[in-house]
Parts: sequence; structure tokens; C-alpha cells
Amino acid sequence: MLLQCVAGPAHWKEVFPVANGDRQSPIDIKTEETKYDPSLRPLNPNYDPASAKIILNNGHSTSVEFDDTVNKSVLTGGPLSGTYRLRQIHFHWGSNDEAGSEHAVDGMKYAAELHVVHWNSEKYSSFVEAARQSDGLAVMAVFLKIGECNPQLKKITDRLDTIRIKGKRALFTNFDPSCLLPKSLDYWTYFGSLTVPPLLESVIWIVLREPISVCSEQLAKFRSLLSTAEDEVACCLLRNYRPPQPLKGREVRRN
Ligand SMILES: NS(=O)(=O)c1ccc(Cc2ccc([N+](=O)[O-])cc2)cc1
Ligand SMILES: [Zn+2]
Repeated sequence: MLLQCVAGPAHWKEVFPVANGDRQSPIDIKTEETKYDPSLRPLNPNYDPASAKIILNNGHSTSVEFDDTVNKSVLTGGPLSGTYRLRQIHFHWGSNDEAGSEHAVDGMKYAAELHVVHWNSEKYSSFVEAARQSDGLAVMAVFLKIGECNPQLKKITDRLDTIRIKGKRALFTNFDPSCLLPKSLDYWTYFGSLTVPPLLESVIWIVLREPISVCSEQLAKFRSLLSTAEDEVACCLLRNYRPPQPLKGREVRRN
């Protein structure tokens, strides 16, 4: 029986024409072409560990979902005007340690990438509404570089065996995602999109320049997640990164 895994990024444009839009993500960041912008402020993530609620396998990644009914965990500063409320974090990885990040830096891909997803709760009343607005979402991207095992990431990888099947969820609280950020919060920023369908062009991307570490054994645990539900033939979630998309004249600024 042929294993039916989901159609990859090459087919998305057939269902979501915006896949060929003017501000698609991810991109390959050519560092020489980035522009220093003195108006960019320091990033100011302020997260309450009590906001963390559940860890989830949604079939195309694993995410930790946060309570976003109040402004308890927010991101301000950086390129952002106003307050962006923390919604969820999730990861992208590859079938081997040589590739897995979505963004690239001068053509170089990291082993994986963490996305910390926020929405503009000052201007919009819900995540789904914000996701349809050009300034609706702010996603902080953190590169994961192969090296030492990451003790903070262990809090997540140790729980993955309880959510192997698509749709599974488990309680996951008392977790502050700041523990997954590098020492330096220096960043590049540009206007882009969601990197998975519906690929909405509503994301202010904030890509941290300093990676955090991850070891091969930790990455292997992500790859053992299943993209299939209980009643389906098992398919491992071996990779879930979209390749870099055309810049189409966009500027990438740095602080
Ligand atoms: N990879 S990413 O661009 O950071 C990303 C962030 C959030 C999401 C989750 C999601 C965001 C929005 C919608 N929507 O509006 O239908 C559906 C799913 C999907 C992907
Ligand atoms: Zn993502």
C-alpha cells in the first residue's frame, strides 16, 4: 500500500493562490543586503509561565498553546507598534540535521527553527481576525543549531511521546518560552506571511540572529511524531519546512 503523506509545498498554490504573492515567507536573508535601521527598538518579550496551557500534535508540527484571552504574555518593542499577545509556539525541522530551518542566512540552513507566534491584540479582537490583517501577526523566529543538547528544549521533547498521533494533546503549563531565546535578542525584520496554508500575508517577521543549540537525539524525537491520526496508516512527520520564497523587492532591516 502506497503511504499517502500530505502533498508538499509545491502543490499549495493550487489551493492557495497567495502562495505566489508579493510577501511570502520564509526567505533567504542575504546579510550584506540587510539595512541597519536606528529606529528599531530592543525586543521586549514579557511572558507569564501560567499562560501555557497544552502541548499539541496538529499533524504538521508540535505546538504549545497559550491562554490568549488576556494580555498576560506579550511582545512589545522591536519593529512593532503596540502590543502583540502570545498565542503559540511551534517548530519546523528536516529529515536530517543538515536542513530543517525555514529561513536561511546567506543560503545556509539550520537544523530546525522555533516560531513564537503573537497577534495584535491592540487593534484586533481575535487571532483569526488578526491573521487576515497586514499588521496582524508578529512571529519571532529562533534558529536551532546542532550542538549540545538543550536542557530547556528537553521540557518539550520529553513530552512528545505522549502526543505521537495527530490530534493528540496533553496538559503543559508553567512554561515561559523566554527560556528558549538566545542571550542576544538582535534581529532581522521584514514583512511576510504564514509559512503553512493558508499562507496569509499578515506576519511581521522578527528573526533572531543568534541561534540556540539542539542535539541530534532531541531532533530525532520531533521526527518520530506522526502526521497521521489513529485510524490511518502511520506516516512520520520527517520534515515540515517550506523552502525560501522570492524576496520580490522587500527590504530586510536589522537593529
Ligand atoms: N509557520 S508560521 O508562519 O509561524 C505559522 C503560524 C501560525 C499558524 C497557525 C495558523 C494561523 C492562522 C490560521 N488561519 O488564519 O486560518 C490558521 C493556522 C501556522 C503557521
Ligand atoms: Zn512556523
